[in-house]
Amino acid sequence: MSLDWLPRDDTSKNHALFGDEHFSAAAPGVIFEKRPLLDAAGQPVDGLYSAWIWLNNPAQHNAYTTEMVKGVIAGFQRASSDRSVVAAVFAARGGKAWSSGGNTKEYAEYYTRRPHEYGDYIDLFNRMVDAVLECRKPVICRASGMRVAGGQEIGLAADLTVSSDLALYGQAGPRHGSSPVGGVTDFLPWFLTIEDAIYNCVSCELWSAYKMKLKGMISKVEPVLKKDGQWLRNPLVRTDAWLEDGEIVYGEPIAPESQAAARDLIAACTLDFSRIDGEIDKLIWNFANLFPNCLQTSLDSMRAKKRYFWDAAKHMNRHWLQANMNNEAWLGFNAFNTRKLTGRDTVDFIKLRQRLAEGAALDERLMEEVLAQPQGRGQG
Ligand SMILES: CC(C)(COP(=O)(O)OP(=O)(O)OC[C@H]1O[C@@H](n2cnc3c(N)ncnc32)[C@H](O)[C@@H]1OP(=O)(O)O)[C@@H](O)C(=O)NCCC(=O)NCCSC(=O)C1=CCCCC1=O
Repeated sequence: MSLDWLPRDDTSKNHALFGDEHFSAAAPGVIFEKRPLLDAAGQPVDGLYSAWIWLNNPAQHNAYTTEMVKGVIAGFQRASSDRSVVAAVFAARGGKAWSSGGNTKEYAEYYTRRPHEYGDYIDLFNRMVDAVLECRKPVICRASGMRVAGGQEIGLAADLTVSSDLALYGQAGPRHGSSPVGGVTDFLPWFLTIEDAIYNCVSCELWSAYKMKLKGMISKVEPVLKKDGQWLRNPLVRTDAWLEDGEIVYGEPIAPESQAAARDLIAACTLDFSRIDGEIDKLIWNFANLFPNCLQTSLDSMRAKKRYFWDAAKHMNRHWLQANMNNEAWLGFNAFNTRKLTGRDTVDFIKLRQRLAEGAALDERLMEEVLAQPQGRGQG
């Protein structure tokens, strides 16, 4: 029996929340791009796409400005609601950094001493992390360079990471005046052992892509350097041996005395991201050959574990981050932001601890005592 008599509306609806107002081709900005889905032979498939959300601020290591945060939210919402999109790729322009997180210039010059304003910013930041975790498409982070501080927070929100072998991973907040409670303290213990997670989080050491692959934090590492048409693995990192003198050396930095020559070698190479892009194309083609809802339910069920701690803590952490803009962030981000004037990128931590041990108030006088002065400025 025909059901033609049932009233139906077959016009297509648009579920995107935003237009193009949060995207911009000019840096600093976020670019939204749709690329045709490629089959196993590299041929475009009709009517299906991947959505690429690009951080575009390479001059500042792709640190995100407030406007860029809005662009990321808009990008993932669009990728999520566009029925022709198979997967989303979180990418960044330039080869040095994928992202070094919150914009320290904006933080120092605008948000410190304006905690209420920073609270509003963190509401946006939290939505950015949620936009990745709530995207109804698989999300691949294309880590084309270092993923540090808030960059690591938003990168870890992605489902999978395909990495350049030049990339480094770690935190900067505890050195520069923040705490990585924008996702890292919630996500990292799922990826690493708790011992490694704690050490990587608080030491502010940057670990190589090879080391992070070995520890299970990322899916793929591919070389991006080419010399005379040949691929070259990152010469700053040990990939030639597994063990030396009973220690695992694979993925560790080469000896300090060899680093200058390795940097010169890198400078003589060209960058080619085709291997990481090839791996991303393969992943997306695999996703395309799965039932979309079975795939998404599997992802959302696993994301729920990441979200368990994130959702429990994100609102409370917002209030601590806001209050901290009158506290250590005021000291630390101003120290980093004025490092070219003073020659020093952190406060004098020992002086700070000594003064706090004496019960000093956290006021402008203490700030003056622990912050390096502009070079050439006389004392008193
Ligand atoms: C370790 C670094 C990431 C990289 O060091 P290096 O490779 O030596 O590069 P630099 O010379 O330092 O940087 C190159 C230029 O980029 C500018 N830059 C780098 N990072 C930022 C940034 N985050 N914001 C703005 N500008 C940045 C740098 O000034 C250089 O430009 P210039 O014109 O001066 O040549 C190192 O760069 C570093 O430690 N960066 C700061 C990392 C950081 O502190 N990020 C913020 C942490 S807090 C955060 O992200 C949070 C997010 C939300 C939740 C709460 C929170 O705290």
